[in-house]
Order: sequence, then structure tokens, then C-alpha cells
Amino acid sequence: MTLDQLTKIFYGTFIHTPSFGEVEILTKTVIGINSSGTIIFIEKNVLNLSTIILKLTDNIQNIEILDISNDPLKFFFPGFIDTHIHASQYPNNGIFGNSTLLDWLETYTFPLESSLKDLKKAELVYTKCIEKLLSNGTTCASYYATIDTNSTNLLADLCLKLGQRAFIGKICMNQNSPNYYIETFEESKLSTLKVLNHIIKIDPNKNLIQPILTPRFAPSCNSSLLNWLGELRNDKDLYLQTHLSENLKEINWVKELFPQSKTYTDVYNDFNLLSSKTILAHAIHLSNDEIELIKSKDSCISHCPISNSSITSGECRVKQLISKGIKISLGTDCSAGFSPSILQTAKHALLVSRHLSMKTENDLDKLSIKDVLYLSTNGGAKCLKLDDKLGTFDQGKQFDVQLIDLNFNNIDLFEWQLPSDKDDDEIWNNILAKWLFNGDDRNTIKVWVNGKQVYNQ
Ligand SMILES: Nc1nc2[nH]cnc2c(=O)[nH]1
Ligand SMILES: [Zn+2]
Repeated sequence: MTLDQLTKIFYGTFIHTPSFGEVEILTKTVIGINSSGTIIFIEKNVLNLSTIILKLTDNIQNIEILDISNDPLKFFFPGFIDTHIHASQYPNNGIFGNSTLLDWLETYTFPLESSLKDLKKAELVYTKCIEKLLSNGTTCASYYATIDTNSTNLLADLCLKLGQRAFIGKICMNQNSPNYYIETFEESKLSTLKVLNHIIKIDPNKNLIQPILTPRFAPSCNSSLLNWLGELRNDKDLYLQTHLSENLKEINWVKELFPQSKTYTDVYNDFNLLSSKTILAHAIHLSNDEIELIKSKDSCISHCPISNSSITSGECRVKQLISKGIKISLGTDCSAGFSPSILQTAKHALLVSRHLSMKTENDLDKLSIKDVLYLSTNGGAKCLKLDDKLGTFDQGKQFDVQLIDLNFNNIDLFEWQLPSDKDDDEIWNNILAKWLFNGDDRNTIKVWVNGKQVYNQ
């Protein structure tokens, strides 16, 4: 521990989810970070901040201190991780009518995405989207941009500028797409390589931004393109994201388009797209063989409950997938999902799981508050293979954090519901329940990424 590098100290209650179904409440805790935003010490049960500061350093002037210990309704929580979102669709949040996936793409989505080759419009949309996510406590997102090289590079530039950790994907689609929004195989390759180079150039140490290969979904890429992406993924050990088994019509279409593959998941596996760095969005209607295949490749699933309800795709069997050992996280999937908030997405994940359990008549399908808070943070970190850096408060991890304040009138807490020095777990569980069900972006008052403050209400 090199305490001479200490730059900021945070003191108060820290809440995180070390494992699925587990919440840990760290009251009276001090966390110190260095100039890179790495947590260099954690001290629990500190009754007096000044004593510990005197022990740590005699040069207090240069150290920034945030002490929230006197406010029982404030706590630090790990930044949310959104593992599936289309920045380019942000203006359409809430606009989906009665559509289902394939007609929704044609009617609402392709026209908007295609229009973002106008870089002025793209800048407006992407800036709003990134700022909205940060103000909702999302410190890391895996983004789909558009098929356009410059528009995708712009999204990477803006995430870097606004300080959000992000995976940036240029969408690949060279078949079954409208003639105003399609690329050839050659164009898709060139554009993908240009985006990879751009991202490596702007953030060579991957402090914030990383590229992610993004074949839109099997129907929009021909075999040559999928094959090339599989080879590139394998050669360079790249992240890859796509959609899987979202809608029944889509699944039948994939069967027709790729008759040589056994299942939809097999299409991706046959082209070598599945690895421990692959994020599969939706994964609702999987067979047992597909579940086994995803598990054997250690790929992860981004659960998108708001989207799945909105365009009536179905209910993902999250608990069953977790019991098989598959890594799961949450995706807002804007704009098939109407909310940019992972807190709202977590709430819907819980509710959708209750609907699923009514259908299956199995209580084990129900997700708890602790479960969905894990999926929102640590689950996302594990899916992105960043759990050595993100997801919980541990020494050596980066300070990607939100400060939650429940002193707003969206949440009424009565005097007997407040935490006291007795540190009652039950009290804190109820407070988290109030935050999950009645909270919103009002309650996220400050956000840090890599220890740098990127949002202040
Ligand atoms: N939800 C969703 N599913 C897709 N499948 C292919 N493209 C999309 C998309 O943009 N959103
Ligand atoms: Zn999507």
C-alpha cells in the first residue's frame, strides 16, 4: 500500500453485493483512493475519521475528503453496469407502439440509426444518452452505435470526453437490411478495422474505452461476414456482443437462414463467435442444449426485462440460467427498453421474474432485491471480465461509484425505519427495498469513474 499516493478519502456507509443473493453493509467505513482512482485502503468500523487520517498522513492539505457519515440516508453504491444498450436508439425511448421485434426494427429502429450518419445529430443524441446514463449511476455501458464508422468513433470520443467507461460496437449488417441501411462485406470489414484502430488510438491503455465486435444478429450477417468476425475475435481475443433468441419469429427465420446449424446458439458457435468475452442479449427461448453450449463457452447473457416486456418477446428464465452456472447481468436495451436506468431495469427484472414464477408455478424463479442489485453491479463486472476492477468495494479495484441520497420526496422513510448504531440488517434491507421500488435518478447525487467525479446533481 503506497499511502503517499492517497488523493481522496470517502467516509460513511458503503453497500455492495459480493455474490449473487448477498448484500454487505459496511457502515462507518473509510475508503482511500490514489490519483488513478484505485482503492488503496479500506478501513471498517472507524468511529472517528480524524484519528485515522492522522495515522495515514501528515499532509492532509492535498487530500480531498467526503464525509457522509452524519447522514443516515446517504450511502455509496458501486456504479451500475449496463451490458446492453443502443446509444443510437436513445431518442426512441418509449416509442414502440404495439410492435414486435422484426416490425419494430423496420418501423422505428433502422430509420433512426441510419439518420445518425449526420454527425451533428449523432453528437446530440450520444451526448444526451451518455449524460443520462451517468446521471442514473451507470458508470460502465456496452454500447451499440450504428453501421457508420464515423458515428461509432464519435460515440467512443464522447464517452472518453464525458468520462464514462464503455465498450463501443460498430454494428455489422450486410444482409436482410433495408437498402438505405446496409453495408457490403468489404465495407463492414474496413469499417470494423477502422473503429478498432480508432479506439486503440484514443485509449491505448484501456483506461475507459474498449472496442467490442458487434454483428447485429445472425439474420443481418451472411456466412462470410460471421466467419471473418469469428476469426478476428479469435486472433485478437476481442469482446463480441450480439442478440440471441429474443423472439419466436426471429428464431424460425434463423433456422431458415442457417439450416446447417443445429440451433440459433449453434450458428454463433459454428462461426467461432462464442467465448468468455461474448455478451448475448436476451437469450429468452433457449433449449437445454443451447444453455449447455453457452455454459461450456463461458459466454454471458445480458438480461433485458423492460425490452422483453415492451416488445412482447418473452420472459428470460434468469434463475434457471444462474443455477446452470451462466453469468448474467442487466441491459436497458434502449430503445426496445424504454428506460435508460439500471435501477428501473433491476425493478422490472424482479417483477418479470414474479410473472415467470406464476407461469411456471415455481417460487425458485423469483428474483430477490439482493439478486437484482447484484445483477446491476457485480454481475455486470463478471460478464465484462472486469471483476478484478469493478463491481464491489475491494482494495485494488477502481472507484466507479454512485452516491445515493434518499432524502427526496419520492421516498418516505419514517423515524423507526432509519438506521441506527445498532446496525440492523433488516433496517438496511428495507431501505434498499424502498430505493429499488420508489427510487430514481433524483437519488443519485454524485458519480465517479476511475475516482474522477463525472456527475454532480
Ligand atoms: N432489442 C433489439 N433486438 C435486436 N435484434 C436485432 N437488432 C436489435 C435491436 O436493435 N434491438
Ligand atoms: Zn438490443
